[in-house]
Amino acid sequence: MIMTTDTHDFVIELKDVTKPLERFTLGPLNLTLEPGYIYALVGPNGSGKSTLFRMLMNLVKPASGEVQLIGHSYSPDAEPVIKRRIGYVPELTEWEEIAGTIGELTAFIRYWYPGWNEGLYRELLAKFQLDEGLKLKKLSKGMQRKLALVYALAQEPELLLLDEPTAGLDPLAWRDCMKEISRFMADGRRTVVMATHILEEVRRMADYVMFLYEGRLLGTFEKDTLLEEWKSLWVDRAPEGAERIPGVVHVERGPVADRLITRQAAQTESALKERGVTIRTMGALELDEIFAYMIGK
Ligand SMILES: Nc1ncnc2c1ncn2[C@@H]1O[C@H](COP(=O)(O)OP(=O)(O)OP(=O)(O)O)[C@@H](O)[C@H]1O
Repeated sequence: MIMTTDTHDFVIELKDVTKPLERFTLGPLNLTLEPGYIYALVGPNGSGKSTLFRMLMNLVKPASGEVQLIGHSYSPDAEPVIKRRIGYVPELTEWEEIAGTIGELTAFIRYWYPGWNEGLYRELLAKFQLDEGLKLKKLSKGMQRKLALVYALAQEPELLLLDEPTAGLDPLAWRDCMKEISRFMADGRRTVVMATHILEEVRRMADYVMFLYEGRLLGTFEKDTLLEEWKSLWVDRAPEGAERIPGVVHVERGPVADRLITRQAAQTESALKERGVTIRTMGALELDEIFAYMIGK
């Protein structure tokens, strides 16, 4: 029998997980995510984000390796236990294929989730201006996104897997969505993993950023540390061999001034000082720039 009151150190644990895809192999992925944080999964189109989510939901089987969620590997016994504790917003809901109304779909979903919070469901439905009488076939893309999030939240899961949850939402709905994800996190023990292309979302919400590039995870980075450590430095003239100064990942020499990109601002700063180089200005990098330098583009 599978207990639901177990304790586990990691909400998600992947060991050497691989899955051959069309253009590359996803993995080997090694990942341990502690509960209590928001993790943003960032990567270009086709880098494997949705496939990773689908693997976490056991909708795609890994070719090798081990996937554990909330302390369990998928087995026929464990699957319903795991699934009842995860809220999943897939990239595509495809509800336009289903005849029926929101209310009818809700009746089906509610049945599967013992933790279903009817009060929260009704509150969120009203907040997102969705009505139970609406026909699923008639829902816009944005309405489908909102409804998927309502369902995921009303299940009161401990882990939310959100695959581009706000793609196509209008600014007001986007703001409500951010608020609801923050509210979900309020008790401090829940976890969100969120794939997104919206950097503002990462900046506002994420505790950690995971970069995925052509199936490889470049790491799980604390967002604040990442933004503090990666800097752009302008100097009058970069010294010879500036490329080898601790932290420096890129040097651009210009006619008037040179620009250094560092992943360890403090170390680079003191190394430049030692060489008698004055830093004119130091600026932050955006997450997309950091990602581009990480992959060498
Ligand atoms: N089950 C599968 N078997 C083989 N290849 C697959 C499978 N599912 C997806 N792929 C391929 O894997 C690659 C990654 O797709 P995926 O949808 O995971 O990327 P993504 O990072 O979510 O992209 P986007 O940002 O565009 O949503 C694509 O080339 C896709 O065609």
